[in-house]
Amino acid sequence: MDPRPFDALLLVSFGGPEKPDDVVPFLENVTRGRGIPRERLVEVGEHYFGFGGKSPINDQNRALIAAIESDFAEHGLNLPVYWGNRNWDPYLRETTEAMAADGVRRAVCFVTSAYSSYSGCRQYRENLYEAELDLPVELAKLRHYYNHPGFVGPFVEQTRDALAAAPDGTHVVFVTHSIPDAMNDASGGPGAQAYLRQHESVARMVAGELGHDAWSLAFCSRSGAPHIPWLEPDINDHLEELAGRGVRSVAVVPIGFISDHMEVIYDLDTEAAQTARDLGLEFVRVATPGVHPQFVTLVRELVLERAASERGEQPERPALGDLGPWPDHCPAQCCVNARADLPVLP
Ligand SMILES: CC1=C(CCC(=O)O)c2cc3nc(cc4[nH]c(cc5[nH]c(cc1n2)c(C)c5CCC(=O)O)c(CCC(=O)O)c4C)C(CCC(=O)O)=C3C
Ligand SMILES: [Fe+2]
Repeated sequence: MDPRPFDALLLVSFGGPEKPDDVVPFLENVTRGRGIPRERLVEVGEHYFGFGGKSPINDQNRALIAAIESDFAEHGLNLPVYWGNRNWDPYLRETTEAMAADGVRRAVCFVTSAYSSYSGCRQYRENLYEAELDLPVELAKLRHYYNHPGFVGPFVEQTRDALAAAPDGTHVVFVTHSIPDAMNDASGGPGAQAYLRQHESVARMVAGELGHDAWSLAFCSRSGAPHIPWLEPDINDHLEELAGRGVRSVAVVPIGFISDHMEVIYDLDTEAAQTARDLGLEFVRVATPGVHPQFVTLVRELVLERAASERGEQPERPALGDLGPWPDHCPAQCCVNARADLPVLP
């Protein structure tokens, strides 16, 4: 259990409002310079107000940190855990300042986003670059883990359980966050479409592991201007199409999310579930990894893998499916958006 050269783990996440007064300033933080139509912001604000003005994401991160701390303690891994967000308190920069004051010099970063995209990867690398600027703390971002056994395993287990309780002929719909087509094209490098390929790979792995042939991939949470193409089909349109084909029951597997974010509890559990009811479809939503022991173990394994790698050793790099392990450092043009000139953490 040698974490050297690291002396801390930093959990990096999106952040979310804690109370009604936080909702609008939070949305302003998220959408600063991102060209989201006002109507969409009002609509998304309503989703948060509908849940008491509180996002579930912060409590989920607190629970994950508590589980990681117990797991580290149980395994004799002596590494303090810090937490910083892109869009809400505790803000990343305030956390790295506190880390510097505590004497932390080299921290490994676990980002709560498993796949490659500007939103889930490069934007965090921009944030991490700013977070360490002019501080004596060096940050290292862990590789993407969408194909790590500790991420795929919980989905396999929970989908198996859901199908065991569901009627014969249940169709499995894997779901992730929609992103603009252009963002998908750029993910992993120009034209690489890593975001889509990675999700297809995970969906194939889970379905293959269960020997379940009736499955598809759909998308939720589209925003942006209507004339800009985003990944489709939308989950609601897709449910309608499935019902039209005679499907009577669906199991929705949110492979794009590590925990039950607002996108899951609103866009899937509220909106898509209602669509399914309207269509007479039986609907079950499969759990996200959350604090599943396999997922908590993944964090420890990735930390130790990267530490070994930084020490010049050749650690094993577990990766399921056919895409192989993502490298410790993204390729140069990985996930660029319109602002390719912004500096990023290597
Ligand atoms: C790929 C992806 C992930 C997964 C990777 C990751 O986990 O990071 C993710 C996560 C999240 N997104 C979240 C919330 C929001 N995302 C928005 C907007 C957008 N997301 C996008 C993509 C993604 N988003 C995109 C392309 C936009 C359009 C604007 C832009 O190009 O940047 C908006 C603005 C309103 C709207 O447009 O919907 C909100 C409020 C929350 C918090 C949820 C909670 O509170 O539980 C989380 C975890
Ligand atoms: Fe988002």
